[in-house]
Order: sequence, then structure tokens, then C-alpha cells
Amino acid sequence: IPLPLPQLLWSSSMSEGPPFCELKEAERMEPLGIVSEAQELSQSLADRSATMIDSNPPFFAAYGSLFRSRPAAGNHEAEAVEECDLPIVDLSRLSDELQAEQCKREIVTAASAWGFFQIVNHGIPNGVLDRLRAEQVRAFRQPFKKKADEKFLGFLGDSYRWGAPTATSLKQLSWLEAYHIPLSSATHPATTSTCRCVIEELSSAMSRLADRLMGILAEGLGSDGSYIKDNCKRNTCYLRLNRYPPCPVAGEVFGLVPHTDTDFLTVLCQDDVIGLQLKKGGRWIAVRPNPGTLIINVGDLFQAWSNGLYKSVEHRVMSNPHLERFSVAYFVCPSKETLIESSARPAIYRKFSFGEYRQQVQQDVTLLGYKVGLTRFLASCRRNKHTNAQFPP
Ligand SMILES: O=C(O)CCC(=O)C(=O)O
Ligand SMILES: [Fe+2]
Repeated sequence: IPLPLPQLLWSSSMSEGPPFCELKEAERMEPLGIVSEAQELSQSLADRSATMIDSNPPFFAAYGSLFRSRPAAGNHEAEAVEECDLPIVDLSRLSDELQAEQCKREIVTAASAWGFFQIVNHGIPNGVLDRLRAEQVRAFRQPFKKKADEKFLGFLGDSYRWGAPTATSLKQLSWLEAYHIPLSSATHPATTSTCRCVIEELSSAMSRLADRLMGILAEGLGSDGSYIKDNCKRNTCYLRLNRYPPCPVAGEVFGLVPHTDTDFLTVLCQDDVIGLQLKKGGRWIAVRPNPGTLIINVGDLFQAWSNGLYKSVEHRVMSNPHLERFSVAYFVCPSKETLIESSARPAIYRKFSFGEYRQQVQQDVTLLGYKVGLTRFLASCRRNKHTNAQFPP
């Protein structure tokens, strides 16, 4: 998978989706006088949105050295990227006897040809999505210092993330802040809050939707889907609330670095600010936002389990110089003991457990600076171009 070497740190609780990071602010802060150019840019942003200044993470202060050593010209902004509409599937047809089979075929085709599709009449009430968005905006509007306090939303662990602490170049940096929430913690609240209640409501609706979709995709492989369903319970899944702050150096920094998702399936709810791009036929294309729809994408585990029929496609988010952008992602993950193996022969990938996969991804990100992903788990004996190690040993 041709990742552009994101060098990022994964903690054990953040295995799904893109690699991104917790940063101990004190460890990375540059002496302020040194980053004058960065400060100027930061100041211009501050002038434009004075109310948000203390809520935005201190990207320039923390990543000053990357800005100082950046190349003279910008990079990815120059690429002309075509806009597209993802295949759209109306799930209401599943309850119509005559149309259900065609609807299922469209889902299977989209997962094989695109790895991405959008759905309407998906059964997640708009009211729940709207309430979560309101809570998400409210949470991110808090001062940075407060967000960085892990107790803020009362979730277990360090759910607040931003930037990419081990980035060694601007193209490895994500101009993003997020709450990465293990749903095992959300279902056992130590405290109650409106935000937690909405998350609870949304995640149970998401879980039902994901079960339906995974059942259809499994059926497309001639399986009844019970294996995935039994191993991907709501409490092994993750919810992530993303915010992409306006970025004064948008041509040089991604909103979210290119990645594939480390899960079976992702359900994504984005706002109306364009930014998501995916790789198709070797080229990046921009996904046109379509309010009212949810985006579904196949993750690495489904690619392996389907023996490559369903595609875990590389995607990224472009930063925006003027607009902030919000999205919510629900990552369908199994328990760490779950074995991933295709029943097709010959199998492209060897059998592995989700825990093993996640650990390998974490190790690669730490040691190599990027996720190698499924190519590590090819069944055929081959030398890995990244490490020159032989797989399997
Ligand atoms: O924000 C988006 O549109 C995409 C987010 C994403 O790819 C992820 O969280 O894995
Ligand atoms: Fe993703």
C-alpha cells in the first residue's frame, strides 16, 4: 500500500482508522521566539477567528521545526483532483421483496469496485446525528487546555488526540483534533453527560446498521456473516469525533494523512465541507459531500477476510484554509483474539488475529514511521521491501 510515510505513534487504544496521535504538549513546545513565521501565521488565523483561538490546538508552536524546514513551494495543493459522487445505495429497498436482491448486489459491487459507497434511508435518525454534531461542536469549542485534560468528557483513557507527534515532515502532519472513543468505555459511564447519552444512542444505531451491512457483504461471499457479527460487538468498536480546524498552510499540510482503516468497516458522517479524497485507479479523487447520506468504507480486515474481493482503499482529508470541518466515524472492530482468515483458496493473506495485526501496525508506525498494513500478512513467502524481512519467517 503506497503510503507516503506518515510517521506516527499509535497508543494501544487507538488502533482503528488512521494513525494519529497524542502529543505531550510540554515535550514538543518550541521556545516561542524561534517560530516567528509560524507565529505570524498563527496570529493571522487568530485575527480571523478570535473566538476560536484558545480552542485550536497549538500546531505552530508544537511543530515549529517542521515549518522551519519546509520546502519553498507547497506540495499537494498543486494537484488537480477531480470531484466525484460515490455510488449511492438506498437501503429502504431492503425491505421490498422485489428490490432487496438488487440493493444487496449494489452494495457488494460498490465494496468490490470502490471500497466506498454512500447510503440513504439508513435508519440512523437525523435527530441523533444532529444532536451528536451539536455536542461535538460544543466539545471542540472548549479551550485546548481543557480538551487536553483526559477527564474532560469522562471517557476512559486518553481519548483526545491532535496532530502527529512523531511527524518528521509536514506531509506527515494531520491538521486535526479528535476524540477517539473506545465504546467499551462509553457503555460503562462513570458519569453521565448529554454527550455520553448521545454517543450511547448513536453507537447502538450504528451497531445495528453495521450488522446489517456486514451481513449483506458476508452473504456476497457465500457466508452467513455470523462470525463477524459474533466477534464485532458494540463494545469492541470505536467512535471518533473529528474536527479539522481551518489551516493557514492548507497547501502544505493534510487534514488527515493518507491511510487505510484498521477495521472491518467504517461508517462515516461528514458535514458539507469538501475534504475527503480517495484513491481510485491510482489517482486521488475528491468525494463531493452529500448531506443526509452516510459514507461506508471497507477496512483492512474485510479485505483480508474477503480474500481481496472487498477493497480497503487509501483515503485522506485535505485541510481547508478558511473552513473548519467536522466528521464522525464509527469503526467496526472485533475483539483482539478474533482470527481473520478467508475461506477462499488459495488465500491471499495468512491467518492472523486482530490483536496481532494491530500490534504489527503499531510496531511499524513506531519503527518505520508508517503503516505497512496487509502486505505484511501475505500468505506467499516474499521479501518485504520495507524491512527486507521475510514473511512468513
Ligand atoms: O473525516 C473524514 O471525512 C474521514 C475520516 C477518516 O478517514 C477516519 O477517521 O478514518
Ligand atoms: Fe479513515
